[in-house]
Amino acid sequence: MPRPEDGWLREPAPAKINLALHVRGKRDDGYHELETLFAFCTDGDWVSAIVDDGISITTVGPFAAALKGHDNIILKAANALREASGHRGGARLMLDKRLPVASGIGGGSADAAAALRLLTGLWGIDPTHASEVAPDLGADVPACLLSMTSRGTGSGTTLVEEDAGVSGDAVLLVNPGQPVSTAAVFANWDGQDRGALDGDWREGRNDLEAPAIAAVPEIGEVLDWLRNREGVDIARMSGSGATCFALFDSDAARDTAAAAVPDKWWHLASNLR
Ligand SMILES: C[C@](O)(CO)[C@H](O)COP(=O)(O)OP(=O)(O)OC[C@H]1O[C@@H](n2ccc(N)nc2=O)[C@H](O)[C@@H]1O
Ligand SMILES: Nc1ncnc2c1ncn2[C@@H]1O[C@H](COP(=O)(O)OP(=O)(O)OP(=O)(O)O)[C@@H](O)[C@H]1O
Repeated sequence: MPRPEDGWLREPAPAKINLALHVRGKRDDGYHELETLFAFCTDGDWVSAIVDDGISITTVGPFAAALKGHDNIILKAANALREASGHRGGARLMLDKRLPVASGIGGGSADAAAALRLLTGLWGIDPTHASEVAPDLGADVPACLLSMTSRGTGSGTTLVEEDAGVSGDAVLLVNPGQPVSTAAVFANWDGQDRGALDGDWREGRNDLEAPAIAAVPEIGEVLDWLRNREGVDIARMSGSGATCFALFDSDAARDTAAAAVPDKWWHLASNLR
């Protein structure tokens, strides 16, 4: 494993959840207008880097195999940052992939954002370059760059920090183990604008729940299971799924629920930042 004494820097890539996600309409460019409240967990992937001549990546961890044969978004992020900043050096990167891939908790976006923060420090470049390249890497990347509770509008890339009153809350993430394509879920949204995200976010919705459940019915089972746990405040799907989250009234209630998650489902017991 990379060690600081050997010159490696290490950066967390916190899991993202959408406390609420309202889809307001489809734009001419194919993207959708959203209103969402982003929150972040205290756990996620980890990205490490050390100065090198070129740019390269090695992936380890429980979900490393799921990325085999795919271009890692971290390389795209590193190349975009080098190009935007005019920096000439490179980096050897390492990703510890702990979050399931294509699961609605922004894994790839969080990794790209962590790489941008890490390389900004490693290369000693102006941090504005990271903000400049983030939106083109993915709609969730600017929010992940911030990794603070925030309201997203537009395609999700216009951000304002907001205290949602959930910092420190106990959270349990549960995923039924089927990857979900974000583009496919948006494509199956029914086109009905169900209204703005204002007032208490708990009264809001995730408008992508219905199209995601249509593709992966087991998401409905995960939500029912979470809602029936002791001490649950709210349970909802995150992003385009299939991961669902529940907030609990105590860490102990979350831990009891976590211990009972069926083996066939992935889970992560965490807290909100
Ligand atoms: C569902 C969310 O995770 C909620 O935070 C995001 O909106 C999606 O973020 P992301 O995975 O970073 O999305 P991108 O990689 O930019 O886009 C993947 C695909 O999702 C669809 N997409 C994404 C964002 C958006 N506002 N409208 C869309 O229609 C587009 O078909 C796009 O091709
Ligand atoms: N480092 C990475 N981690 C995860 N996926 C990656 C990575 N690099 C490239 N990808 C590709 O990106 C796709 C989307 O994966 P990701 O985990 O970001 O989706 P997601 O969790 O649904 O994100 P979001 O919540 O932002 O929609 C995957 O199909 C995967 O092949």
